[in-house]
Amino acid sequence: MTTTSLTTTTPTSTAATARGLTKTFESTGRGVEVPALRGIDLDIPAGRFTAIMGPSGSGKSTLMHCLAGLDQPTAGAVTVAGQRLDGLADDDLTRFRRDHVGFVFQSFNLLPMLTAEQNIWLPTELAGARRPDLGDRFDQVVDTLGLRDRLTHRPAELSGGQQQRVAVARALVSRPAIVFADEPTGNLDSAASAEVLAFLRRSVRELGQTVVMVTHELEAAAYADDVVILTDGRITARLTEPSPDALVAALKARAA
Ligand SMILES: Nc1ncnc2c1ncn2[C@@H]1O[C@H](COP(=O)(O)OP(=O)(O)OP(=O)(O)O)[C@@H](O)[C@H]1O
Repeated sequence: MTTTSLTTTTPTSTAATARGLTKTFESTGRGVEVPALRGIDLDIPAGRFTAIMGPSGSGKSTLMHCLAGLDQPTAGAVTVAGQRLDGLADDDLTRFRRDHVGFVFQSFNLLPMLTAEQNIWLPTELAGARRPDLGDRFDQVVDTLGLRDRLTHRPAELSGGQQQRVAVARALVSRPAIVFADEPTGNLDSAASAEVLAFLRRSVRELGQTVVMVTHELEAAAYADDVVILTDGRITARLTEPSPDALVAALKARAA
């Protein structure tokens, strides 16, 4: 099977869109419906760093899971890299995620017996042979993330921030159309958080990557180009390169 990878993006193109995205959960046993997303329309610009913020329970994770094809919406449509996800069978969706989407989780999810380099290559190798063009990409990603002298270390020999940088490199190496990061600094101290966020931003600036990050933290959102604020399953603000004051004001406004 041939795989296509999206390499070139312009700031004006769109990596993912949601239209009328609605997700309602059935609360177990009680027949009560929990509306998690209530008609979200959203464009994720390519080549930019987007943060999704909002209070606990506002629908951030649900939105990310629907955008990433990890969960099915109740209604509405998601398009990623030009592909409508709602028409895809499970196998096709799995392949699509593998080829076009990268993930970074709060808990790093590295395999302890593998070196940093082996961890970075693992998803690509599981997906098939190393693609010949990925050698250069690997070097570029490793250098952008400052991991060159850590490649032979196992996760236990790395700091939390370094482990998360390995996880970011693993997400980036196959040139995904979009990388979803779910609270990527949730398990890091503030110095390591700043380091990982700066490298995520570099991956956007220098490698043209598109990154969407769910976060609770104002400090983390300050690294993003665009910030989307969710309240009760709706988008209540969308800010471009907000100042810290503008961000705080928008978060307060949604609470009023
Ligand atoms: N599997 C599920 N079954 C039932 N309700 C769910 C399920 N997953 C999420 N919900 C509900 O949907 C709403 C949105 O949840 P979601 O996890 O998306 O919010 P969040 O903003 O990511 O929260 P947090 O910041 O606490 O992680 C909440 O009311 C939550 O209780």
